[in-house]
Amino acid sequence: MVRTANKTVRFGSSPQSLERNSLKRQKQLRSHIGIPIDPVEKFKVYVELRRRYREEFNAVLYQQLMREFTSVHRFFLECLHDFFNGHYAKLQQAEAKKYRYPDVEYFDHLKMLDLGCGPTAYASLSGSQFIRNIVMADFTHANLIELNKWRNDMADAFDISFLAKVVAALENKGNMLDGGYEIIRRTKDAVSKTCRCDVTAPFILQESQNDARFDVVVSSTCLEAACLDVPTYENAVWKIAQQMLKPGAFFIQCGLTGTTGYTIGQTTFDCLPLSDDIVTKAIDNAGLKTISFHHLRNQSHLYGDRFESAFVIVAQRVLPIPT
Ligand SMILES: C[S@@+](CC[C@H](N)C(=O)[O-])C[C@H]1O[C@@H](n2cnc3c(N)ncnc32)[C@H](O)[C@@H]1O
Repeated sequence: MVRTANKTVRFGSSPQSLERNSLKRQKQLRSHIGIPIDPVEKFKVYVELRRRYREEFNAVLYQQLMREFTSVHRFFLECLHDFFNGHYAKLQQAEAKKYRYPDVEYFDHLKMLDLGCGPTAYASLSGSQFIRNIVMADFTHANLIELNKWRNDMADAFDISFLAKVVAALENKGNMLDGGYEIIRRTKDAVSKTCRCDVTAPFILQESQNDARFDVVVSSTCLEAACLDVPTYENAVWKIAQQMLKPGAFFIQCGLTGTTGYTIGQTTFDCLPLSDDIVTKAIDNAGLKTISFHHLRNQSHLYGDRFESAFVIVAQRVLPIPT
């Protein structure tokens, strides 16, 4: 139990009390946005949040939830496709030329991280067109188990062909179904490992991965779920820049603004309600340069008031990271 100036927050164990306390915690944290939170209270909030992800995040039900957000995922996939086939392809082809490398071999050197990937590799479907070494990282073991089922072609693995078809259309594959399966195969071949990460820990990637640096780090709807207050969110973006981006590398965040949480089955997970200002300030503070920032405004007839907009921001490490 934690006592604050005028409230008592109990980290209860019954689902009902967890739900009630989750709402209380969310209100408390929202009222703290921008102002430092009492360190003891903040510590307990994050211990509880991580426990909930470990014990209550249902990887199988989450995959079903993904089907409800098709237009959001379509938007994320379009932005990722445009980035990789536009800005990124041109830049890498120019680099390959500079070093007199054939494009195909040059692309073999590139490495991508899908940070907080959840139980699917959907955010890597486009990147796998260019990047053949992809690390998938998530906080929960349950998600990594689902991913490994998928990598090993197991019969009960989640089928992401409904999302791969979107990418097949963007890549002008003649037959969407076959094209989708080809893209899934390409992505499975590119995934070199799955590992644990924690964006709230001092080092985001575990153990031997600590010194790993990437050409692209992509993260989809993870940071607003893992960081419930602005200073923690800013710190996570700074650590991504500092620990994981090679000079010249890109950070792509796909996210939602104005969302307070999401529900899987009977369980609601709190989120930090991001805004454009919060996102761009975190990017600036991390010493990254914004390359593009795209939005899909929520049409309330589709998603009610669950979020304000979906966004994809692409930022590049061009300057030394501030210490
Ligand atoms: C809303 S899901 C997004 C999953 C996936 N990226 C997607 O777009 O569908 C949030 C993800 O953040 C992960 N997560 C929660 N806390 C985390 C933490 N401290 N560090 C890294 N990932 C975390 C969860 O395990 C979950 O997979």
